[in-house]
Amino acid sequence: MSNNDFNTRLFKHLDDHQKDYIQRLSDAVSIPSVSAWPEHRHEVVRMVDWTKSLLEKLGVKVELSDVGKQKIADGKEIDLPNVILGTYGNDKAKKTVLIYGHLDVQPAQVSDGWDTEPFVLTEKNGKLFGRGSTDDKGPVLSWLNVIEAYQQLNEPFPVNVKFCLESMEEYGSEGLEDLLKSLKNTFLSDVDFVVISDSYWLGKEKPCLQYGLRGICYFFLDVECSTKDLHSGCFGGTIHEAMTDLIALMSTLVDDQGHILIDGVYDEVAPLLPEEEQLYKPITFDTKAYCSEAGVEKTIQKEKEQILMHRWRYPSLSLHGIQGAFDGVGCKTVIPRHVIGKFSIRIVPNMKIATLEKLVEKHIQNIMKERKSPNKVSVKLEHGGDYWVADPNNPQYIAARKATVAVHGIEPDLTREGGSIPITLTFQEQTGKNVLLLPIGASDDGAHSQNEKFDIINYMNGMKVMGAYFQEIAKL
Ligand SMILES: C[C@H](N)C(=O)N[C@@H](Cc1c[nH]cn1)C(=O)O
Ligand SMILES: [Zn+2]
Ligand SMILES: [Zn+2]
Repeated sequence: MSNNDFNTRLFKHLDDHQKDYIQRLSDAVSIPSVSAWPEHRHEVVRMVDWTKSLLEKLGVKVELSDVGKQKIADGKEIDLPNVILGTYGNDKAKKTVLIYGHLDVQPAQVSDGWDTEPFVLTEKNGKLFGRGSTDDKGPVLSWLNVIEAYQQLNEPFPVNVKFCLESMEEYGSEGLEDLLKSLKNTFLSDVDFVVISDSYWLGKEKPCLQYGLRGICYFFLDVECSTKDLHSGCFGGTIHEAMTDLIALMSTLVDDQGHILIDGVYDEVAPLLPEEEQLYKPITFDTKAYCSEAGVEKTIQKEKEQILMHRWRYPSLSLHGIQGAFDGVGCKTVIPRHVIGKFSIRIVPNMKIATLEKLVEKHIQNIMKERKSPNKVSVKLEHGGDYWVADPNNPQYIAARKATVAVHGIEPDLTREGGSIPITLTFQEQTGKNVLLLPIGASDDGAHSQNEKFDIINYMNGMKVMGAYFQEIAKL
């Protein structure tokens, strides 16, 4: 049977089973596998076990890898969730594709401003709302649904598949790098290609393939002023407050143009070459839609090319929050004794995590020297993940382009991603093979945000592209 004939059967089969795929995603979303909430670790473990059962039902040989402990607040330690290593097929005549994805999600609560329960998948106007629907439970399940569809059609699977599914991605992929290094000569040794579906298109209509990611360095800035919280009427105006120092420090990190104010941060950033500049011109990107997806009036940069460069190839610094500060409703006249500011820096070629860590430390020390405060201040890199850039002319990208054309009828844009998948570079280094980012979600999916969603059409077409991709890989 030709590829085209099989595609027609596969696509129809997938369409006929849409309801089952939505139900499966609903089951996955109902498990609140938030990696950033230590008290929810049992839910993350439940998600790992649920996925293991599903993989085993599909005939995937599964091993759970213990990746050690995680240090949490106050010196306590908890188990990191096991990493799922799966093997499906072992035919030496076939190519082996390693699929990476993650089963953990960002925190979510109705009180954050969700219109629906975040852990109840809710269908509205062709969209499936729920935490993890697009990041990354929907894409991970898409791969599994495709394997199931081949089986139900009695079609031999065209490639061998290996799975690496972790559950700490949203917390910097703790434990995974060491595991992958230890698997270099075993589990990873026969991998031909690595593929990851854990990112988003640049718009709502046009598919893309991505060949770059920014890295991330996440910092905790700790300020302590007293042995207990204090009455601001009794002590305000007489002591050096922790919040005052912290707000002052945090306001020295980045200016209103998004420019990072830490000395030396831009020194290692790769210069923009004329060839690279040309790459941005043909990319389809609607700056108005970008603003409306973010719910903002305007962006800092005006031109499409500039916006994309600041998303993909320049670093950025974001302030995320303050632990220990009063954030409830109403008024509380307290001076908090201990606060921790959270900020992250997205890093790009050729920045080094170790250099950045030193620059941040020096910056904080310098600012504190200027202040006449006796408070205890420290800054710590909570987690760091490298940037990654690949060769988009690799045969794997050509295969994915053909698969995209078979489903969408258009060539995908070749783009980069502003977010981070901290382990990507490690896959490239430990396998020595090409890594492809194959996003299937739309730009307005709202990953990490309130009302995260996954469009049914993207779910369905994403599976079709994945199904066709396996056939194209088999031809290489
Ligand atoms: C792009 C990917 N789906 C994602 O959301 N990655 C996270 C990874 C991360 C690292 N530290 C915390 N989260 C991201 O880019 O924020
Ligand atoms: Zn995410
Ligand atoms: Zn993700």
